[in-house]
Order: sequence, then structure tokens, then C-alpha cells
Amino acid sequence: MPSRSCANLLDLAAGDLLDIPHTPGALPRVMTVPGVISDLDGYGSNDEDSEVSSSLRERKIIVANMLPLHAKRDTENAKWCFSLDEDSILLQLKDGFSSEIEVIYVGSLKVEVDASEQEEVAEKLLTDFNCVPTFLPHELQKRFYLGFCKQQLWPLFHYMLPVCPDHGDRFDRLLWRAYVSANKIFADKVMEIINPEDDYVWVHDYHLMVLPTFLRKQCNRVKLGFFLHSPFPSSEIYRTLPVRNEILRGLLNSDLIGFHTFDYARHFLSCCSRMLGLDYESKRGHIGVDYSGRTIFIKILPVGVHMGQLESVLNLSATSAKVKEIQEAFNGRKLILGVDDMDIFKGISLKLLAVEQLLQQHQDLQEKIVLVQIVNPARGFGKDVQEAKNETYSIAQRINDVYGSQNYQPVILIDRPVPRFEKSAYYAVAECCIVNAVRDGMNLVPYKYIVCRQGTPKLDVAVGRKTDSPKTSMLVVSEFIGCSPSLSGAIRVNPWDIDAVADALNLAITMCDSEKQLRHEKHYRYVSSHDVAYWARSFMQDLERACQDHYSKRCWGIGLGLGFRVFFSFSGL
Ligand SMILES: O=P(O)(O)OC[C@H]1O[C@H](O[C@H]2O[C@H](CO)[C@@H](O)[C@H](O)[C@H]2O)[C@H](O)[C@@H](O)[C@@H]1O
Repeated sequence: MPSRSCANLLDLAAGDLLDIPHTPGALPRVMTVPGVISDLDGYGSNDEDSEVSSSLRERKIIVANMLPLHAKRDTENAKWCFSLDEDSILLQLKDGFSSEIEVIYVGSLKVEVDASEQEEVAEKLLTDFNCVPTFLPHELQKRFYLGFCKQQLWPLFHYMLPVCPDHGDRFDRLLWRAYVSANKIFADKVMEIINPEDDYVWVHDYHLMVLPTFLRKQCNRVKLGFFLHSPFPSSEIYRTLPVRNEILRGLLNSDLIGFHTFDYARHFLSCCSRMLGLDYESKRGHIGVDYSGRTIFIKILPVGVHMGQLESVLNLSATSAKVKEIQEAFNGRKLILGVDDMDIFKGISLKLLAVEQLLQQHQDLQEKIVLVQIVNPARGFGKDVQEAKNETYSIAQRINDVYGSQNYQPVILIDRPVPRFEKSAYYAVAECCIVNAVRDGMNLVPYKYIVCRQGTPKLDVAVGRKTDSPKTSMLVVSEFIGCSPSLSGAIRVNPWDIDAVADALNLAITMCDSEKQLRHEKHYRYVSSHDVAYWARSFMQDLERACQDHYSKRCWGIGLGLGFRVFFSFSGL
């Protein structure tokens, strides 16, 4: 594909995101892809009950901002080396699909590849990893990701309004244009590889919310699902966004839109109603909304963890060794664990303030508890992130100065990339895990903690535990995070209420084992049965159903006469 200059990309006007008429009579011809039917006359010719079928192998095209890859240069020959990012949900979701299905990824690399190397790298990534890279020009990438995504959408979707005009967080149309341009590049990349007759496209997260508009424009029959991993804020917050309609319409150009929680879906619905004037109705567990002659389905489906992967890490001898090492180092002290990205919405300093309060109010706990806070590297680089980091360090220092001693440090900050085996070992040892985020789309830390506390027979043997000994865990979780509704045995807290969080921590660490066991077992049953494969399979099944409805002859007929509806379905909770 010929590369475009950055200037051209940034010139692309946001006005390009006009709504697309979807009444079948107004459908544009589908882009011609070799071997693919290129207009709708031929497409709708199945009889009423038959499914859309083709001899070509079905593929799922997963589109996300970042490919599930690590990249680095070989120190000897300076060539790029790539490896799979096993932690990526995008990679893990494959387990939800039949092995017959080919999964292709479209997204950016975390590194910048020089234009002269891009062709070679693209070939290698396709051959070795089924990945198709979108090489965004440097300036565009910066404005798109660090600018519009991280400085504008991320705060707003986590309920932070740009209140101070001098803070530099006002809506910036230049950044919006970059967002639109970047989304278009992703859509163009998908168009280069898609076989619309057979392939399903699944777009992920807030970075790519207008991509469906571009895809739908180029290929009206594209089978397209979207999942939002971040929260969808209340309409009172969302409606402050100057480009609110463009983004809503972008999402509505999918066939199915997924959210982690009922609230996010409800907020989205209310935005559609208030801002676009769309009606919706509830019928047999589904809610339907008409939108410009299209059918959209909405699914509430919290994501899960990869059980097999977590268990295999627990089975590593490095993990057992680390567990023993941590147990020895803590020497009977109760470990409270926090694992968070360094981000202003994770509530790390509120958590530290609660621990400080706990130690102040319960002198008996001094020398007996330790908060280990693992801090994953920041993903955005705003001034606010640096401020949050400084505050975290300063509160931790204060607590350690006041309550620590020569052999005791009540707060341990681990601020470096922590390998999976080490994290799993901390999860396995921790008496209590606390997630105190003031907003988070889902947050899988509690689920990982539960699985690691359950452990594996191999880990039990390695650390000298009876394999049939009762398993316990204790969670303190913020009520503002997506996983909270699924954790009915957790102590739910308002992270802003420091007294309440301190009390919750006290309750968690003093609770009797039988109660902790009951809560743990309940959580484990849920987490192990609603894993990432369940999530992906369930989303894809609904997407297939949605597309069958949309693109079968019968439905086109209904669409012509009556217009289409949006349906909501609920599962996983
Ligand atoms: O920081 P970004 O590159 O913009 O990516 C955003 C975050 O993506 C991932 O978290 C999101 O998805 C998780 C799984 O659904 C969910 O638990 C979380 O609430 C979402 O924000 C990633 O895990 C984060 O590190 C990124 O910051």
C-alpha cells in the first residue's frame, strides 16, 4: 500500500465521519476483493433459512490499537525480533474459537519501524504471527495515542472533565483529526486483507471507535463487532465531548457492541437516545434500538482471565521458589497486595492513605501487615501521571518513616516490570488483594488473584502444602470498577472514603478462615467458568447471530420494510 504523508493524514477532516445511510436500497457497492461477490444482489440470494456460506475458510480479524507482540532489535545484527505477548487478551481470546478458524491481527507495533524496513517487517509479521501492522507516521501516532486517546478520551471515559482551561486538556480538534485519520488507516488495513463474505471483524477498545464508520463506508456488508474495554461514562459526562455524535455513530456502525457491565451499556443507550434521538425497547432480555435502517445488538459481557495460562505459570518451579522466598521474607506477616498500572485512575495514593489510617487506628497491626504495591509502568506520559507517581512515593515514604522499623517496612513499592511468575507468586501468598481504582473498565487483578490463591496441586506440593487444604482469599474492591458486580464475596468500597477502605482492610485481614473460604470458593467458581475463552466465544456467537440477521435475505427484506433494531443481550453475570 502506498504510504501517505503525515500532513495528508492530518488534513483528513472530521466531517468525513458523516452518518452513513443504511437502508438497503441506498447501499453502495461493496469494494471489489478478488474472489468475493462485490454487490448485494448476489449476496442476498440464500433461501430464508440458510446461513451465509462460502467455500472460503472463515477468518476472524481482530483489530486493536496494539498488536499482541513484543518487539526489540537484535543486539548482534540490529534486525527486529518479535515475540508473542502472552499477557495480551487479544492473543488469549483465540482459545474461544475453533482451531479451524484463522485469526488475523491488525494493529500497531509498540516500536517505531523505519519506513525502509516496514515492508520486510510486515511480511515477517504476517508469515510468523498472522499480524498485519499499521505503521502510523510518528507525529500522527503521537497526536492519536498520547494526544487524543490518552489526554482526552481516557480521562473523559473515566469521568474526568477538562475543568481548567489552562491545564492543556481542552478539546483539541487537531488531535481529534489525528484520531480520525488513524482510525481510517486501521480501516484501510482491514480492507486490504478482508474477505467480506466470510470474515468477521472484531474491533477492540476506545482507540478505534470511529473505525466502524470507515469500514462500513467501504464495505457495507462487513460483519463487524466492537468491544469497549474502558467504561462508557454517564451521558452527563459523555455529552460534554464535542465529537459525541461522531463517536456514537462510529460505534453504531458495528453489528454488535459489547460492554463489560450493564451500567456502561445503559449509559451508551441513554446517550443514543439523548444525543441521536434513537428509541429503544426491551423484549425477552434484549433491548432494541432503531438506527438509520441498521440492526445493532448490544452485549453485556465481562471479560475473564486465561485459566490455563495462569495455572501453567503457577506450575513453574520459578514460581514455587519465589513463593517460598516471599514467605520467608515476610516471616508470618500478612501480605496485602496491590497490582496497578501507574495511572491517575487507579487510586494508588488513596489506597496508601487507607493503609496509613489502618496502621494509625490499629496499633496491634503494626509490624504485622505489609502492603506490597506492584506498579506497572505508566502507559501515558502526561504531567498528571508524574504527579500521581510522586504522590505515591511520598505517601509510601511517610508511612515507612512513621510506622517502619529496622526490620519492618509497612509499604513496599515494586516499581519495575515484574515477570509473570513473580506476580503470580505474590498473588499466591497475599492474604488480601485490594483494587482501589476510582474508575476502571473491568480490571482483571481480582480474578488473577483468585486463581493464584486456588493454586495448583503441583504448586501445593512444591511449597509443602497439603493439596486438599482449604483455599481462601479476600478481596477489597472499588465499587467503580467493571469486575465489581461479579465479585459478590468481595468487600466493596468507595475508594474516596479512606475510613471505609481502612475498615474494609481491617475486616479482610481479620476475617475467619471459614468465611474467607466460602467467599473464595464462590469467586473461584465464577472466575474459572467465565474465562477469556468463554468471553470470546460468547461474543463471537452473538456477532454471528447478529450478522445472520442482518445479512440474510429475509432480514434484508425486513430491513427494507421496517427498519432495523438494536438488541441487548445479557450474559456472564
Ligand atoms: O493504556 P492504553 O494503551 O490506552 O490501553 C488501555 C488499557 O487497556 C487494557 O485495559 C483495558 O482492558 C482491560 C481488559 O478488558 C480492562 O480490565 C481495563 O479496565 C481496560 O482499561 C490494559 O490492561 C491497560 O493496561 C491499558 O491501560
